[in-house]
Amino acid sequence: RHRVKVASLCRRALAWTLRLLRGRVCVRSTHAFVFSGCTHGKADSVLETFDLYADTHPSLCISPQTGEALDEAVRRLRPSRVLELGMHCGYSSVRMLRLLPSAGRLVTVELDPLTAELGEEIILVAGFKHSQFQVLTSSSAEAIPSLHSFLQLNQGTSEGLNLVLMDHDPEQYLPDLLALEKERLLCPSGCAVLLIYRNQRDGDRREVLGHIGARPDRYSVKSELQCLTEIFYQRKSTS
Ligand SMILES: C[S@@+](CC[C@H](N)C(=O)[O-])C[C@H]1O[C@@H](n2cnc3c(N)ncnc32)[C@H](O)[C@@H]1O
Repeated sequence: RHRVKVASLCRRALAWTLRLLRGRVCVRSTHAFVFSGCTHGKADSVLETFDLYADTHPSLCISPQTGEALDEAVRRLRPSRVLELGMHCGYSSVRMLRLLPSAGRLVTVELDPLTAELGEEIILVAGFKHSQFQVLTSSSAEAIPSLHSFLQLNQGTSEGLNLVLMDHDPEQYLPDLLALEKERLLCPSGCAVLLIYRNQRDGDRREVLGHIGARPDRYSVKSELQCLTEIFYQRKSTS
């Protein structure tokens, strides 16, 4: 048992050293590695290849552990309309798409045009079709007011987003949550908002939790893991 533990520690130290030596996150290199290393059409193979890449290179994708917590939420919620803010190379998009019900649809937003283009290609490589997802190349602040048309939602109806994943810029989480609420994009009968926190300032998380705490009629905190906070939104009256 001792030998297994030491071997695992050595592997982690090696991966950490390689990541340090290789420097900054490179979208082109992530895309090339996944595109050429995965089995096309197989979402799980795409995810495994991303994980393999992240073992030895700097990566912005969520970790496999956070991915499992995300899987659990998607399985539990079975959302039909999902919004992702911060697509990057498509890892978390593929993770969610593979678990959506057949009528489920994902809109994912990415600020950087090259990243959006390469990430979209990876989602297609994983076997998903444009009828299942849409990539919007813009900032979250610009994308949110346009979402009604992309999600084919009618203002004032009981429809809306069932799941929102925010993994873009923690300083934007609160303004974007307020904008989603103002635009009445969150499903009034219930919407989970998942917030990814890496090692950023704790102030961003406190700011969101402060807002949630002041609105117990609409929001509750479902769980707070190290990297993932799950908030639940529900609007009792339609006023
Ligand atoms: C941490 S990465 C997302 C990782 C992704 N969720 C995954 O696990 O594969 C953050 C991404 O958000 C994008 N981004 C940053 N600020 C943004 C904003 N205001 N609106 C939209 N995208 C943004 C960045 O370009 C980057 O690709």
